[in-house]
Amino acid sequence: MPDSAAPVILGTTGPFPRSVLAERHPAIIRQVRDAFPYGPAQQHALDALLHNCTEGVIEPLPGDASGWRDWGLDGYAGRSWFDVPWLWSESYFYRRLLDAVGYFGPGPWQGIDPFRPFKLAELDAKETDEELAALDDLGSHGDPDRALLHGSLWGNRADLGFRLSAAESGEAVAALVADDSAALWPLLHGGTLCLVADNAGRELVPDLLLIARLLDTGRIARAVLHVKPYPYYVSDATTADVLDALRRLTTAPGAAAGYGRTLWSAMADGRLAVRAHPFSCAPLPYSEMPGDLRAEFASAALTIFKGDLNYRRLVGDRLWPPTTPFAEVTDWFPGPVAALRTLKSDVITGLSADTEATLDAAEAERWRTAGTHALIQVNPHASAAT
Ligand SMILES: O=P(O)(O)OC[C@H]1O[C@](O)(CO)[C@@H](O)[C@@H]1O
Repeated sequence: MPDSAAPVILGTTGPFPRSVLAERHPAIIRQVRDAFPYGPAQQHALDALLHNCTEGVIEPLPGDASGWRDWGLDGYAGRSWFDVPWLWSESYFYRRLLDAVGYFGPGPWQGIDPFRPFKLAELDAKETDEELAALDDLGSHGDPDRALLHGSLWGNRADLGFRLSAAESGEAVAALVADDSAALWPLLHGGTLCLVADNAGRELVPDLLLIARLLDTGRIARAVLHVKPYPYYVSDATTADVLDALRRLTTAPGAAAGYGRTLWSAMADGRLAVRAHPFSCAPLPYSEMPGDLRAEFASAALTIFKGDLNYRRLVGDRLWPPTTPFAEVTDWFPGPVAALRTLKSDVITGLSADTEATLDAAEAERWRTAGTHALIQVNPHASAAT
């Protein structure tokens, strides 16, 4: 981490965080309410949350909130949602939403994912069929490893939270603002890959395809897929979503089913493990992760963080000067680390001065949040110290 860290992004830091809290969250509440015949108690709780999240203050959580106490709840209670770290407020929103719909129970709605209809619609979409059909002639269009890496990277653009509230922005200008992929492949020579997943559906499918390919080709011996322990940021993948994606693959026609079988048998014999660590839904940067998770990442040949939120948590949700080296902001990480991310928030590191100037000249600040640009960043030398 650089000696003088950049300012932490708050809900009041610029128009983008503010719009997520003031507009996106209310839109998500409405979408969820429309997707289920929730009863009066849940409707009432959703109404209360709608009001609280825009005009109220952070409140204590019902039930056992000890985890959230450790994550700063007592210090933020009573403050406006806009005046605390944005990462914290957003994460707290999803915890509150799940409380409102009875996800944590007890009761009949316990464990019912309020985002499942959106995730399933995406998994069943014809675009998913088309993407899977493309596997049939993967070898005939250049390097299959590279194609699957890019599939996993650009799969991150399909983010439901992003699309539920923002009209899709015409033709995207697909471009990498940083590409360290040449440093990534040499790290994959038979060890364990940790992949910290982001979204379900059309992002998780290519993530799984990449893992299957790396296992099949022996580039890795084992993979650990980190998912969320509960529904989060609308489309984030849970264990149930992994199973849905796997079923989608095994029942697909053509080559896709072969990838599905690889993954199925790898799960069954332990070469592919799924983890749902509580810290995966923590409102904190990964630099504050607990020792067991740190040890797990330390023992991996490479840990890949997928997506925008995980990037924010990896480098710190701060307004870094864009040319701050990625290696510097991840120097505390306990092993080699990579980020595959499309840009959907203000946080950015590791750009060359030329790239930053070109992006600013062409698009002002829009390139940071529009989801039209992407990066592959690698720090092969992150600290081995635990
Ligand atoms: O699915 P991703 O790539 O993590 O993106 C989700 C992003 O959407 C937001 O919730 C709002 O933009 C960001 O906070 C977050 O970084």
